[in-house]
Amino acid sequence: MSWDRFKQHYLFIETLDFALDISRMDFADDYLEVMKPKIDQAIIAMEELEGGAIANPDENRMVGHYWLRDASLAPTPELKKEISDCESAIKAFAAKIHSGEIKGSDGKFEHLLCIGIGGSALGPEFVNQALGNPTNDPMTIHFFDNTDPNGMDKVLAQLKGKLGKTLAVVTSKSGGTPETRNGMVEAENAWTKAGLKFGPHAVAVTGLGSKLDKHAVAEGWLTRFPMWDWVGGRTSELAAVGLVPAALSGFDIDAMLKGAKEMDAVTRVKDFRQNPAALMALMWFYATDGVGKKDMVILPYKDRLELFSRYLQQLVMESLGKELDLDGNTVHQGIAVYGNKGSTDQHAYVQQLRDGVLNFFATFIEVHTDRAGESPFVEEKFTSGDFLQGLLLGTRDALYEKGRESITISVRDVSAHTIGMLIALYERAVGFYGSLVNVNAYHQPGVEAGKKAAASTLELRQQILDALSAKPGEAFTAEQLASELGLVSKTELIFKLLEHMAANQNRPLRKLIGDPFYESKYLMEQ
Ligand SMILES: O=P(O)(O)OC[C@H]1O[C@H](O)[C@H](O)[C@@H](O)[C@@H]1O
Repeated sequence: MSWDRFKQHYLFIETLDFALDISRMDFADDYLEVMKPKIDQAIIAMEELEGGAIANPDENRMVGHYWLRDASLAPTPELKKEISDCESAIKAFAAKIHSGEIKGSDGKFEHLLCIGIGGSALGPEFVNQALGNPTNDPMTIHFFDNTDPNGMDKVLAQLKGKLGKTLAVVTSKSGGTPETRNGMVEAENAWTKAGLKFGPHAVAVTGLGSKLDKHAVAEGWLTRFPMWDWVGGRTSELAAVGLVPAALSGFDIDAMLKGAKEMDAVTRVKDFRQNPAALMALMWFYATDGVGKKDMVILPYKDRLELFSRYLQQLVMESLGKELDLDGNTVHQGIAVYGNKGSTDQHAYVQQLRDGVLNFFATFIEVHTDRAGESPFVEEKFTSGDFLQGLLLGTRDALYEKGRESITISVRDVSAHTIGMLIALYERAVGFYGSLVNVNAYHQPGVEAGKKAAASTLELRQQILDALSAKPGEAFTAEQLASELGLVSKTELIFKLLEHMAANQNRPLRKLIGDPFYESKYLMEQ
């Protein structure tokens, strides 16, 4: 890679102390010019989206996450007011929690239990990892982000004896996601077991009038914050979903919003060569041939950014992973995203990146400031941070030598401002890429299939229980039970459900081990 190419393809944005380097992507000299009409079109589509167009046609919704950091852009005065009122309410609420004006049964709130999943968890988890300072923050944060009983037990064990000083934030845009509802019910049980009322320790972030919203009202929760239908779950970090936990954790939400607003301004620029989000989308298109041929490996060389790739997995894959394009053609689009952090990953899978199957392009994220204050020398003249940068630069070169391309993003630090910038950058790059490949980046029809199938297994579980309970003491193999229920095509599912029920203590269901395994029998104790 020549210095000339670097100079040509290094975009430095002084106001943000931000740089995007695409020089290690080996696109042909005329690539950008050839793509100009397409990316210009994507920039126009984004302008329409920001103006309030129905950019999510299947769900007939506007897509307004950009208004969250600049309410003046919202298309109606009512929306502008709702956005700024919500922000003020979050700040006022956090101030009252921090001052102790609102407190739990045992005093000032010291812990935060965030209950949510997907877009209602990944942003807060990422931001907490990036900005949290457990010894200084006004509240210690914990998460229920699944319906795994043991996972919840682990968190509850940390909160033992502290629930009277714990504030639960239950977040669900739809207000009906089963994992989140289960987490809430388990939390309610835990508070009740501790002899405490849950309501005075709980807050909801949800759509107005949702099941969760109604439940929070009925149970006298402390307050509710709105989630609007024009904010998608995966772009909700700068809505109440992310701002409530961030403000409660003592993070500077104004700086986060400002960082996003400033990145929005520079990614709104019409000249795509000066627009980092447009250039990123073009690089993704180049790397993957516009059909997802290569995976996106995210390598931030900073521990605090470790969860960024997990956050981006949802943002990128749920937005772009689509069966149909906007004209109804079958396209099976998407880009797979993975990564953790450098240099740690270098000791795990970078071997394959350098020498193995060439099915990826990397994005290095470089953070200039090593730490607050001075660093000791770990060798005569070098700090740990010098090593970390050396490893980034060395790995990048080692990959490039073998024809493995990469993008490099450089930021000054990991601050609330930078986090806002990074979120806004990727949100817009995903939007542009969605336009380039002509998919609706704002819906997620595929997620429903798994949810429906999961719900139907609960019905089947009930049918099994009813059948076994009707004949207590009588033992059945999965095959026998399936034919008894007239559901032979579901024998495997019935087997799996029986195995799970027999392994858990809630029901008097016993397994008599058979050989081969499918001769095992199950019975309800008399
Ligand atoms: O916030 P909720 O409505 O509970 O949704 C949580 C998550 O659930 C779904 O599976 C969607 O695919 C995600 O986009 C969403 O973030």
